[in-house]
Formats: sequence, C-alpha cells, structure tokens
Amino acid sequence: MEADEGLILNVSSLPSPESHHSAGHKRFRKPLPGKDKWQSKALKRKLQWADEGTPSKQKPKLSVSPIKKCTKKADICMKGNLSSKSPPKKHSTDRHNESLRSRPFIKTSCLFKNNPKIPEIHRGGVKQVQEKVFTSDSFSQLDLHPHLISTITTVLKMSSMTSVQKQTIPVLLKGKDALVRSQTGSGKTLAYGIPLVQSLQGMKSKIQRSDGPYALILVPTRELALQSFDTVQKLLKPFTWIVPGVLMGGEKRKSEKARLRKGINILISTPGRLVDHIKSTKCIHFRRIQWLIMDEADRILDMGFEKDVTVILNALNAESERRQNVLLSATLTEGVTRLADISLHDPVSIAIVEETWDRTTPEQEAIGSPARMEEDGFAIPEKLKQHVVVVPSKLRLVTLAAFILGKCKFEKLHKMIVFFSSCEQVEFHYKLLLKVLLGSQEAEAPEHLPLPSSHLKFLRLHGNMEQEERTAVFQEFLQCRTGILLCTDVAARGLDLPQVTWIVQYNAPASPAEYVHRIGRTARIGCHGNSLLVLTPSEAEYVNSLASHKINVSEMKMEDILSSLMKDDRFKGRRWGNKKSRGTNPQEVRERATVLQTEFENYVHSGEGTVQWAKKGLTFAGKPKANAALLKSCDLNTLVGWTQVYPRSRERKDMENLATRKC
Ligand SMILES: Nc1ncnc2c1ncn2[C@@H]1O[C@H](COP(=O)(O)OP(=O)(O)OP(=O)(O)O)[C@@H](O)[C@H]1O
Repeated sequence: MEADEGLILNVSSLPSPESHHSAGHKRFRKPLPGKDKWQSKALKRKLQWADEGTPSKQKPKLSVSPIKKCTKKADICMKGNLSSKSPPKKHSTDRHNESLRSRPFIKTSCLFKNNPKIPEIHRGGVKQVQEKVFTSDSFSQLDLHPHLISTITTVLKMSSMTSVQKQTIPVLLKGKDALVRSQTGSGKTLAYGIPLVQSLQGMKSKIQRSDGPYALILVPTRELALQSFDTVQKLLKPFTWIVPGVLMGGEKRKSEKARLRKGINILISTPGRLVDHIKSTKCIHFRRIQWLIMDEADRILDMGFEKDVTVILNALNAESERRQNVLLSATLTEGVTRLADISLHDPVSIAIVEETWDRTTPEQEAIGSPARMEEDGFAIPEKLKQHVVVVPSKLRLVTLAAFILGKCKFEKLHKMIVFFSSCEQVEFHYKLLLKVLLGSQEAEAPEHLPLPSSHLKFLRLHGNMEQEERTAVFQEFLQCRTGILLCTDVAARGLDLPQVTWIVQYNAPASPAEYVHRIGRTARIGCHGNSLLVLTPSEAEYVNSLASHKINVSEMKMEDILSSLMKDDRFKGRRWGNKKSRGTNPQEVRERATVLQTEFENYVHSGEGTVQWAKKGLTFAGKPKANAALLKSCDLNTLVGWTQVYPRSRERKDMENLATRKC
C-alpha cells in the first residue's frame, strides 16, 4: 500500500494568512496565477467529502466558506472549542508570543471527523512457534582448527553456539548439502561461515589467491554482502592466505574486474552483479568452486533474481559439478523449495522449531493439517513484543510522528527502523519529519526540550540512493546508539543492526514472510525488541492473516500513541496558551495532533516544489508489483485522500477508477 499517508493536500486545511510570516507563506497574499482556481476546486471537493465521508455520496454543501472565516477569525475554525470572543491571553515573553502567533489555527474537525470506524481486533489464541536461541554447547566441542576456535572466542567474543549453529555446523563439516531455516537474528551467518572456513583452511593443497573462487556466497542486497564479508573476514584472520572479496552493484566494474584478476577465494556477491561479470569479465571462472551458499534465499527470489540465479547455477555446473550447497532462510516459501530442488543434492533439512500448532479455535482447526502448519508457521524471536495499531488514513502521519516523538524523544534511548513501501515514500517522509519534527525543534527554546535534539536523528536508506551514501548511512546507523532509520525493504533482510529497539511498519508488508523479516531487525540473538504494524481500518483483517501463520500481535490504541504529543508543547493549541496541560485530555490531544498535521501540510504547501515533491512521494507509478499490493490492501479512505492530492490529472482518474472498483 503506497498511496495514503494521511497527508491530505487541500486548501481547506491551509493556514490563514495572518498566522504566517515566513517567505514560504507569502503565496497567500499573492497567489500564483491559476493556482487559486485549482485550490478552490480542491476546497469544494474537500467540503463535499468532509461532509459525507466517501466521494460516492457527494452532496455539495457549500454554504460555509471556511477560508474566508479562517482568514478573518482563525479561532472560529476550531469546532466549538475556541471562542472568537476570547483572544489568547498575553504571555510572559515575547518569544512565547511569537511562537503562539506563528502557530497554525486548529481545525480539529478535519482530522478527527468522518473517519471510518476502527474495527475491533479479535485475536485468536495463537501460540507462536518458538526457537531456543542459545544452547549450552560451546564452539570448542566442535572439531575445528584451534585458531578458528580462538578467533571465535577472542575476536568475535562468542562462547556458546546458537541452536541453528549447533545443528548446522556438524552437518556441513560432514560435507552434506543443507536447507537451513531458522528465525531472524539466530546466527545463520556463522552457521555456514565456520564450516566454510574450517574446510578451506584445511585443504590438502594450500589455497593460492590466484586460484580464484573456492566458495560463492550469494546474498540479496549490497548491505548484506558487506556484512557477510565482514564476518567472513574476521573468521579468516588466522588464515591470511585465503582472500575474501565482494562484488556488488554500485562499485565501478573496472575496479571489481581488477580484484577478480588478482584473485578472490571466497566471493560474496549479489546475483545481478555476478551475472554482469559472468557475461562481461573474461577472467572470472568457477573451476575450483567447492561451496555455493545462498543466504536469504527467499529474498533473492522475491527481488526477482530467479533468472540470475539460474544463469549462475548453469555457469557453476558447466565448470564444476561437485560442490557443497547450502540454502538459508528465515522463512520457507514455495520459491525456496523450488530453488532447493534444483540446487541441493540430497540435503539435510534443518528447522529450529520447538512448538507445534496449538489448535485453540475451530477456525484455526480448519486451516490445515499440522504438517501444513509447520510449513506456514514462522518462528519469531521469543523476546520480540509485537503490536498493531489501526489508524484511519488521515491520522496515519500524525500517529507515526507522535510515536516517534514518544519513543525517541521522551523515552530512554531508542533505536528505531520505520519501513515504507517505496523509495519515494522514504524520501518524502524523511524530509517531512526532518523539517517538522526536527527543523522547528531546533528553533525552539532549549527549555522545551526534554532531551537533546540528537536523540531525534533521522536517517534514510533505499535503493535509489548512491551506493556510497547507502554504505555511509548503513555504517552510521550501525554504530549509533539512538536514531530513526526510514527505509524500504532494502533493509528488511539479513541486516544485523545491533540495539534496534523498535521496528515500525508504516505500510503493511506484501507478505507475512516480509513481516517476519522486517520485525527480525530487532530482538536479535536473544535480545529484547518491539514492533508496531500500522494498519488502516480496512486492513484490520491482516491481523488474522498473520495469526494463520502463528504470528501473534497485541493491539495498541491510536489515542495512546497520540497522547505523547502532550509532552511536546510545540504542538500546544493557541487556545491552551499558558494554561497547564491536564494529563491526557482527549480534546487537547486531538488539538495537538491537528496542530502537528497542519504543520506538515503547511510545509508541503509552502511552495510549488514541495507540492510536486509530495505528489512524487505519494505516488506509486511505475511499480506494477506495488500497484498490485495496493489494490489488494489499501482502503477507500486512502484513495480518497490520494485523489485530493491530484486535483486534475491522469493519475487522479486512475485513482478514482480504483476507488470505484474498491466500492
Ligand atoms: N553463538 C553466538 N553467540 C553470540 N552472538 C552470536 C552468535 N552467533 C551469532 N551471533 C551474533 O548474532 C547476530 C545475528 O547473527 P546473524 O546476522 O548471522 O543472524 P541471521 O540468523 O543471519 O539473521 P537474519 O535471518 O536476520 O539474516 C550477529 O550480531 C552475530 O554476531
């Protein structure tokens, strides 16, 4: 789902001229030619829809002209709460007065009215599949080279094996192929890395750099390639004659060719880039390949690399038939099974699952046999607390912002990842949140800040960024103790980012497997972690879909999330002036949410450029897969909101067709 975002760009929510002083708002005094025409049309639409909820029942009620009224007396716009007769009291400091003057008028009715009812979430008694992460067995029990053991204990600082390592390492040391399925963050990299290094260091004829690759590790993303390279490099510390290397898009082909020519013994690559080299780099060969490892196999397939994997398998088979093959994934999909069929020889299947299905309701009984359950159930880290919040489209953006403020500004140190469904959405929300949550914060008096602004550090990561920047952001987030990373699914798989405390999924993931991978960026290797899935009312059913995969989420209330705005006086409505805020007065919470929403909208409307950029951020053109997902999951409200962004365009027509179909 990509098109909603609770940012309804319509003129009725624009600020009154008297309340703005910045250059960005001069346009209200001197409108751009032709612009007021579409604004008034958008206003008309907005009024219709605000009254009736859906466009299908449009009955124009244009007797009120809010812009006019707001312009004269902004306070009238606040639904019955602000009296035009009682202007705000004088405040003690000029600064405070200034801050109040620049505060937008509040129009609570827009944001909190005519929203679809939030359905109740009925949770069945789902018992999650659990894996025990650690065992009491130490690495020294394995038949490994003593230098390798000491590297594990002294360099990697690990003593006992995880369950997946305990089961996988002996199988691979025996030379068998394996299909390994284990929960996210359970230590799969070392499960293949240790036997790989053990076998290569012990080869009868000592490996020469110029021999070329003995092992190929395929991973879906560049970040994962770098991360796997880092682990392998550490394991190879005592065995300096074995050279690891990475090939991934984004780097100059020429320098990769030069490194290939010099020799890489353990080649870590993304499939696309490797195929590139197979087709164009003469010096690449697989004559000595002994190992093929496909990590995050389901993601490799999801990303459309199936054809590339076939090209790679053919290239390997053409030069070396005998090799050991390993396929690893946190989730087992049909595609992975298919890939296992063509790439593994008589594999040992390793699945670290303890619990079986707990049939507690007849509906669950009807879903399928225990065997099927075994296949469909995803193991979730035991210490991961999963939450869901159902939020009407219009309120999604403020809810997200309030959640970020609540956790990252007002609670103790949090490190958060927020998933979006497209690169454009990431960019859009990154700039918007940076500007509104951080930009204005910087301008506020220091006494308003409960914590230093550095706690609200925003980063973003997506596939449209230059590789250099991607790597820098990845490294920065890896090392920082707090921060908020806004990203696409480029960061969903395999990435090991320590100390992440919250995962937020702002857009529902395309599949339960994706859900598991996204939340798997927290609660790694036995640590605690939390996740929040944001759904629109029409998507509430998704919770049942997760339950059918043994995924159990508990509900959070939108109002509770929004109430953290009470801690941030930047969003205090004009009416409350110097008054002390009372706990979590629902009316005041709503008004603060409206102030925040208005700030978002003001920023977007501050110029033609930002409007265009917002449209880009809310669009989902050119992504057929995403469109299909949108059709499946997004609600009417979303579509209505979206059509308001596009008052007259082909896209709008498309969206209206889509809305009609949804009806
Ligand atoms: N035996 C161990 N003891 C302590 N820490 C470990 C052990 N094995 C791995 N780790 C650490 O656990 C973290 C997760 O490991 P890894 O990234 O290999 O998990 P994964 O199963 O591949 O996760 P994902 O499915 O998300 O890719 C890493 O930081 C790794 O260093």
